[in-house]
Amino acid sequence: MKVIYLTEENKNAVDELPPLSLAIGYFDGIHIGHQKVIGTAKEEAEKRGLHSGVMTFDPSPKAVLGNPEKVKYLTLLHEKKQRIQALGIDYFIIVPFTKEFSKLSPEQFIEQYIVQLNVKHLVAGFDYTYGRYGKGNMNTIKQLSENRFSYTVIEKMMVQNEKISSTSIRNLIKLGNVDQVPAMLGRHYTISGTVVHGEKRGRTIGFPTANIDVDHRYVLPKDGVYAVEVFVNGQWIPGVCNIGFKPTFHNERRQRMIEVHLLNFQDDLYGESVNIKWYKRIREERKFTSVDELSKQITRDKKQAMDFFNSISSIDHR
Ligand SMILES: Cc1cc2nc3c(=O)[nH]c(=O)nc-3n(C[C@H](O)[C@H](O)[C@H](O)COP(=O)(O)O)c2cc1C
Ligand SMILES: Nc1ncnc2c1ncn2[C@@H]1O[C@H](COP(=O)(O)OP(=O)(O)OP(=O)(O)O)[C@@H](O)[C@H]1O
Repeated sequence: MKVIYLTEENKNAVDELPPLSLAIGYFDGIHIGHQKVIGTAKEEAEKRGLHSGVMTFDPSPKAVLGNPEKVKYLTLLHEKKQRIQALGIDYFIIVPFTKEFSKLSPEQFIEQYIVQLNVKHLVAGFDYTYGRYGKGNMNTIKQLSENRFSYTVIEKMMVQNEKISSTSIRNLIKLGNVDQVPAMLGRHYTISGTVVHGEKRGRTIGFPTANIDVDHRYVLPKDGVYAVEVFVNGQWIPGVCNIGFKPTFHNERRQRMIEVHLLNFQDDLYGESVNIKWYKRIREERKFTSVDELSKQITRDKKQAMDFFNSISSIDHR
């Protein structure tokens, strides 16, 4: 897959782009709805003898037009790229999203970013909007295309009467309902991070934990205890995870930590890059009156996680 970061400088130099069937959108998460939009662009490319492409924006329009600190993501740009590549797309075009860019009229956007980039077929969802104030939509595309390109509008994909959307998936995660995510995302929510040194208390209370530092831009599950899997040394290992502030040990909220106690695993993991896959919420994080009470509870958490993993006969590792 060819990746093109479309800066102002190189924009005019991309006239070597072949005729494209292009899917367009922000595509955070590459959920089931996004997969339909991107898959259709690929199918249309094959039918029409075109190359397939996906156009996205970076940073996110919400971060540029709103408060960037408040915007959280399901996938960072490099993960989005990997997932789009895995869908067999030929060209991944990243348009830098700036305040200036957001002021283009729908006509200017179509002219400069669709027609001039040699797009011959455009694919977007029923609710896709473009141009200043999002004034351009898929109803006005016919008139703006002036027969210079054809297009497909993907109808609304729903799960249990709700539109599949990145926002809904982020909300499920924030509520801790990580087990409901696969119905919309098409896989369990997974984030990547690095194992860092903790306060070294874990081993003294009988449960060594890997403290995992993750990018602050990820949306994180609500504080609490979860059944997770961690990808380490080429395999997925089941574990039980606490995300939160460890109120049993700290009075003030210092820093939110993600800690995983891996089931049946002893190796030293410091410095390792790992992925965490969120399966199921077990309970809220609590302040215990003694370390002994906490240890007893972690023993029960561990049992619950083990039972959970034993109950799912074949774990789907997508
Ligand atoms: C499965 C699990 C559940 C946990 N639940 C809580 C909890 O409810 N409250 C709490 O204060 N700490 C909880 N912890 C965090 C422990 O306090 C923590 O692992 C221990 O203090 C070690 O921290 P360290 O690795 O930073 O030294 C939990 C840890 C694990 C692995
Ligand atoms: N459920 C869906 N059904 C059909 N098309 C969709 C669906 N969700 C997104 N799309 C389309 O996929 C492309 C990318 O959309 P976008 O990134 O805005 O997704 P979204 O999930 O709706 O995001 P958000 O929740 O942030 O609004 C757009 O063309 C959009 O119309």
